[in-house]
Amino acid sequence: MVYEYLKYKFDRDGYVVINNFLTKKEVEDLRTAGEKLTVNPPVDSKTVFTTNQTKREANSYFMDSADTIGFFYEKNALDENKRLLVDPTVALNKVGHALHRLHPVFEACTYSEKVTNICRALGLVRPLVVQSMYIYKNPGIGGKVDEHQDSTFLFTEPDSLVGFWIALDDAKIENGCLWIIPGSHKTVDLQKRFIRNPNICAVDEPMVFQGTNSEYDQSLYVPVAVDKSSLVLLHGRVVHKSEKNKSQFSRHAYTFHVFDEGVSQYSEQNWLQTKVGFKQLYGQKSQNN
Ligand SMILES: O=C(O)CCC(=O)C(=O)O
Ligand SMILES: [Fe+2]
Repeated sequence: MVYEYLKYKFDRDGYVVINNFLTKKEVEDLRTAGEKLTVNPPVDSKTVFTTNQTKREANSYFMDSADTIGFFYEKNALDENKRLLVDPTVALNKVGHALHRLHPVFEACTYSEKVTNICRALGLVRPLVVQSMYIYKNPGIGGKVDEHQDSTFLFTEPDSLVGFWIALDDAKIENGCLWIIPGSHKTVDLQKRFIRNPNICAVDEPMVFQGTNSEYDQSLYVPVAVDKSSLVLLHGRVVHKSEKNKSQFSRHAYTFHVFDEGVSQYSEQNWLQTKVGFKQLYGQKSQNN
């Protein structure tokens, strides 16, 4: 794809698909690394991924995962005693959020020339990577992702968030591909923020949603069915979701988010805060930062 066209489409639709972004070997390396992560995850990791979760232990595990590799299970994968109800290879919902810093295979992909070229094509001045996730959405058990805007979780002022979503399997309607409302980054303001609770006494609720739940016209969604190795770029405000994987085919993906520190600031209120700093893809640190 011609890179000027890429920026044009991204600005117009709030997302853009780049087919064949990775080579077959690069996809295989990422997928193999993702599969290896399912072998013997640490025992303290048995927390089910849900952003409504209030349990203290799970909350701190989730918050700490900004700087670690955390393991999050599917809702139906564990019983109340945290015993696995399914095969470990299909039990995880996702792994995150510092794969790009702590795992060589994901680091190589994230800090690659291919990614740098995309950031330059989008005109990013000083892109920093804030988080990364391996998303499994395994057959039969992979849950749905409710509709949302990514800037809800990773707010910058002004909004400069870009999501990189790389398909490691063919992602089709049957196995829970992304659904996006084209142009919604322009027509919908940021509806909600997911932040650290300003009330620090609320120890059982260290993270809270601020804002309203919006009703979106469901007929505006388009399925973004892509082949494996495709990259989907997502604007921080574009509304998207994915359905449960009811098929027998897995739908693995590697995803990470960048923002442009050259033109914006990462909010200190965001749930995700790093203790070690975000690593840039390129660019000079400006005097103001
Ligand atoms: O993989 C999915 O189903 C959703 C991922 C997502 O929302 C994201 O990467 O921003
Ligand atoms: Fe998202």
